[in-house]
Amino acid sequence: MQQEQDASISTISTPVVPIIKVEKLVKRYKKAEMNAVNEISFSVAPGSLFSLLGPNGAGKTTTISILTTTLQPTSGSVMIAGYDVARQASAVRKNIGIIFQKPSLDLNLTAEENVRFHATLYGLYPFRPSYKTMPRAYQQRIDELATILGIHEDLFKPVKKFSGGMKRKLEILRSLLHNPRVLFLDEPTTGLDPSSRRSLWEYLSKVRLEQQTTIFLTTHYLEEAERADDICIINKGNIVSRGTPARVKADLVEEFVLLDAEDRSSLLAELQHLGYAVSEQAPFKVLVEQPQLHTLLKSITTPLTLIETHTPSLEDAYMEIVGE
Ligand SMILES: Nc1ncnc2c1ncn2[C@@H]1O[C@H](COP(=O)(O)OP(=O)(O)OP(=O)(O)O)[C@@H](O)[C@H]1O
Repeated sequence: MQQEQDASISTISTPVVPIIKVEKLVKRYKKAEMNAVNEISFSVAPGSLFSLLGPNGAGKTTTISILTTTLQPTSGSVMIAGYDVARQASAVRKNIGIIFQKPSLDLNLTAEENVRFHATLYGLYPFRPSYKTMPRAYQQRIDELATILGIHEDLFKPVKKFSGGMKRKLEILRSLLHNPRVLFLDEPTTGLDPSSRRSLWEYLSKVRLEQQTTIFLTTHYLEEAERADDICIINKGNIVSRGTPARVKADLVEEFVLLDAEDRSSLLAELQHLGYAVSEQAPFKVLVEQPQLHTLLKSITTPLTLIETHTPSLEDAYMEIVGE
C-alpha cells in the first residue's frame, strides 16, 4: 500500500518544464480605467493543446499579443521556450508561429508563392523564381506540411479560389515552415462554417502529433475549448477557471437538489445533522452529486413536498460566468 502511494506521488510530481510560463501579467491600455489583463498567471505544458477561452473583450487578444511580442505588457513576466518575451523578443519570435484573426495572404498569388515569398522575406531560404528551383529542403518541408494539412493538391492554385478553411490551412502551413515550438492562433475558426471548423481541428491535431508543436489558441466557443488538453477561462481580464476540461467542468458545474417540506425546520435540522452543505432559505438548496442523491433521500424522514434536481451543463455554467 505504502509503495503504491509512493509510486503515485512520484508520478504526479514528475516535473514538466513548461514551454510557456506567464506570471502576474498585467496590461492596462493608455487612458483605460481598468486592466485589460489583470495579473494573470498560468503555464502550458510542451506539446499540449492549450485554449484560452473567454467572451468578447475578455482579454484574449491582448494576452496573445503580449505572448507573441507584438504588445508590451504593463507588468509581469512571460517566458516562452526558455526566453523572456520582454528582453529576448527575437529569440522568442524564432520559436513561435503566429496566426492572427485577419488573414494576411496575397490573393493574387498561388498558395506556394505566398509561402515562398514569406519564407524568403523571413530569411528561411534564398529566393528563387519558381518552386522547382527552390532548395530541396524547402520543397520537402512544404510537401510534408501541405500533406498534413490536406492542401497538397491546391498548392499551385491562386489563393483567390480558396475557401475560408483552405486559407486558414495555408496560413498555418506558412507559420509552421520554420518549425516553431509553439503555434499561436487567435480565434482560428472565426468565420468558418461548421464542417471547415471540424476539418481545421482535425488538421491541427495532426500537426501537433506529427510536429510535436505546442498549440495555443484563443476561442470564444466552449465546444472548441473542450478539445484542448488544458483550458483557461478568462473574463474581464481575470482567470475564472483553469485545468483540464474535466477539472474545469467539476469546478464550474454545481450539481444540487432543491428540497422542501411543510415542516421546514425539521427538514433543515435533518439536513444539517447529515452534514450536507445547505442554503438557509427554503426551498433548501443541497449540494449533492447524482450518485449520492439516493442515499440522501433515503436518510430523510421529514415528509418532502419538493424534490427538484439540477445538473447544469458546462455550457450553462460558462454562460452564467460570462453572461453577467
Ligand atoms: N488598443 C486598445 N486600446 C484600449 N483598449 C483596448 C485596446 N485593445 C483592447 N482594448 C480593451 O481591452 C479589453 C480586452 O480586449 P481584447 O481585445 O484583448 O479582448 P478579447 O478577449 O480578445 O475580445 P474579442 O473576442 O472580442 O477579440 C477590452 O475591454 C477592450 O475594449
